[in-house]
Amino acid sequence: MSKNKQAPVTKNETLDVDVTDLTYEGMGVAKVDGGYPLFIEDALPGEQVTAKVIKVKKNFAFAKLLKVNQASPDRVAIVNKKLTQSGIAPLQHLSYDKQLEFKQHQIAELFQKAHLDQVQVAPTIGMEHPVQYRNKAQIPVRELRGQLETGFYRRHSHDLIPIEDFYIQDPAIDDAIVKVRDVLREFQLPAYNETTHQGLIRNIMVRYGKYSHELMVVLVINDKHLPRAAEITAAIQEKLPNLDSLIVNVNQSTGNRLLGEKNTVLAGKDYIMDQLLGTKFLISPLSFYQVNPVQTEKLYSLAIEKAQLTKDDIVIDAYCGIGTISLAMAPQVKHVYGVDVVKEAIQDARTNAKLNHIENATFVTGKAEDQMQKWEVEGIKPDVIVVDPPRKGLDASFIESALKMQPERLVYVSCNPATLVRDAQLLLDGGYAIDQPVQPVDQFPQTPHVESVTVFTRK
Ligand SMILES: C[S@@+](CC[C@H](N)C(=O)[O-])C[C@H]1O[C@@H](n2cnc3c(N)ncnc32)[C@H](O)[C@@H]1O
Repeated sequence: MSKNKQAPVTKNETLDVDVTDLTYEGMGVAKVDGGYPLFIEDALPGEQVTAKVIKVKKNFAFAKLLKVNQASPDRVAIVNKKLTQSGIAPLQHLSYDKQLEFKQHQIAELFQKAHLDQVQVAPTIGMEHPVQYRNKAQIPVRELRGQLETGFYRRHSHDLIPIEDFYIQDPAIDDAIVKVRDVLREFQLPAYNETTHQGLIRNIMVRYGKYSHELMVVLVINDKHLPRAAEITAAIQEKLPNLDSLIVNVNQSTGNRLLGEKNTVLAGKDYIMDQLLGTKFLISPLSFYQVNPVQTEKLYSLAIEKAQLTKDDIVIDAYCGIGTISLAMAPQVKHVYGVDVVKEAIQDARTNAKLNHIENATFVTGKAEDQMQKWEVEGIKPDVIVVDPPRKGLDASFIESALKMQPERLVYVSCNPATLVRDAQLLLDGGYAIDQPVQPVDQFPQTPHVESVTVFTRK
């Protein structure tokens, strides 16, 4: 790197470089001037490329791929460049086998960097058909060239790229979005404008039950009411005769929040049904539900197997959502306690317990870290704790309570290896061991996202 600490590249400069690495976001990395990293979208390790510098920072720069001069043997033909530009499928140019390897190595590398080299990581469990897997879409609606458009934002921006085939979503969802978009155009409803906070339609959310084939459409609007609601409902129903739930969600916030709190049903039910591992689930618009049902069944089966449950076990399922893991475990144990911060998710979890005739599950609304302290004070002694937190991982106070409760096993389902490794350090220091390899399961093919299951055993 140059001694005066100035960036060794300038904006708009064109360079021929060797790509040596891939970032966690799936960008190629080339080192310039002895170490200064250049991040290049769509470039792969082992490639020689020509790239144009587009953004320069003191310690790194971003460059645009102009030409691949020597391609990696792992490069495959892309489906549509918009899918890379939008971040919908930023790994579409990497063969699926290598995507799976990349995810395994990502976790292993993070454990190594944390000096936890003893932790093994198993090969990633992939999908047979790693496309069209998502059961949910949240699609921004904006005005482009005078008409209402649906698509996805260009990465690191809020510029909408019109897209009809989203490649990783169930085709039934893509079809619903186009049909709803056409109705919104027909009624000349104004798209939301983030800058002026004017306009009406912000997003379209669609959920589709893989097994039930039930379809939910949520129109997210920047007003208290949808004008001409009855006519719009009839028009959408005509185009989508199999629609089970049509909902208006009011979101008048000025920020990036995708959904508001208030839902009004325009037609059908205020939920859809689906199932996982034979257990039925009712899913409300505001509740979390895993987006890749095929891989979720593999993930949950693994979590259950690794928990080594017995009939006398007490289980805590923290971050339980609508109770998917809790209810899959309940038939094998004495009692399951679930906690989630979203009130609607806990209501769904209670309904789901009834629907599946499960009586040994208790669900509580609250922050997992607070509820753990309450359960600890109440004297609940779990044999197994399952955690499936959001990307930010576990709160330190959660780990403290978990350690005090001394479960035999803690099964950690993680969607972010960085926070998994951070939390693992505390659990290992607290008297737990990772005796079996961390198991990655590919929940998000064509993207760099990594999901995994790790078992911590009391020493
Ligand atoms: C990755 S999801 C897992 C949900 C569920 N286990 C499943 O597989 O469907 C994470 C869940 O954590 C919940 N959550 C986020 N922060 C939380 C907190 N501090 N305490 C409890 N739940 C929280 C979210 O509402 C969401 O349902």
